[in-house]
Amino acid sequence: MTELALELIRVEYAYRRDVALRGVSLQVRPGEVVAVTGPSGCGKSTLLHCAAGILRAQAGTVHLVGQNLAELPEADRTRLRRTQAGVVLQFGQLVPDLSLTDNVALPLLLEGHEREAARRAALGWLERVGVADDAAATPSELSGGQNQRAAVARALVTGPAIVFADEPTGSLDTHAGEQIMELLLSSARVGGSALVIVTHDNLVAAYADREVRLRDGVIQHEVSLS
Ligand SMILES: Nc1ncnc2c1ncn2[C@@H]1O[C@H](COP(=O)(O)OP(=O)(O)OP(=O)(O)O)[C@@H](O)[C@H]1O
Repeated sequence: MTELALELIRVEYAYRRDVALRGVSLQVRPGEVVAVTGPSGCGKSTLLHCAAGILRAQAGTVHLVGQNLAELPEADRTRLRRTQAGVVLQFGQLVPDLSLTDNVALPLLLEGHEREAARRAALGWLERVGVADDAAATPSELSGGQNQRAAVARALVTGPAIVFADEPTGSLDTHAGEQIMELLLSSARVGGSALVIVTHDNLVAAYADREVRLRDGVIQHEVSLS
């Protein structure tokens, strides 16, 4: 049986008194594109952050490429996240003082890749996402769309098993948003990465193989779209 890219089993999470997830179970197959939708405050971002290991599930289990996050020592968990999970957030979250090349090279450098090789790989990805001409610029010199393109490159440069995107088009106009979605999907497909996208946007959800709709911290229903 092929290993799942992601498996959540009865995951729970609360912020003090605010219960965000009340036992969420979800499986994502390799290469699958899943949209997580639902009203504001239903727990979408919390789900994504628990799945990506940014937040630690308070109950239940998260398996990333077959590995139980809670059972890994901190260093191994960090390494697994860095190599197997790419993350794209609403505003790029690039390092402000670094060029696009260095931003995209960073995950490879942190993994111990040699600097020139990391920069070459980063440039290759910047070309693929259409911002190679801006490789030497820093994020503040560029538009939101250009930054999101670089964020997509940074998420995919390690060849992760899964990419987590939280409202990746939320800060962009419709046209730039569509371009980023096309790019995320095609880039994930090239590398065989699964994709989990949190979105409010029905158009974005329409790109997915499956829609998982949350309500009040539980999965209300799932719809297969492919
Ligand atoms: N840092 C935090 N501190 C306290 N409560 C929080 C925090 N982050 C989220 N919450 C609460 O947890 C619940 C789920 O929030 P979450 O951001 O996961 O939902 P969401 O569906 O992503 O919302 P949105 O679509 O508005 O981004 C909400 O009730 C929210 O108020």
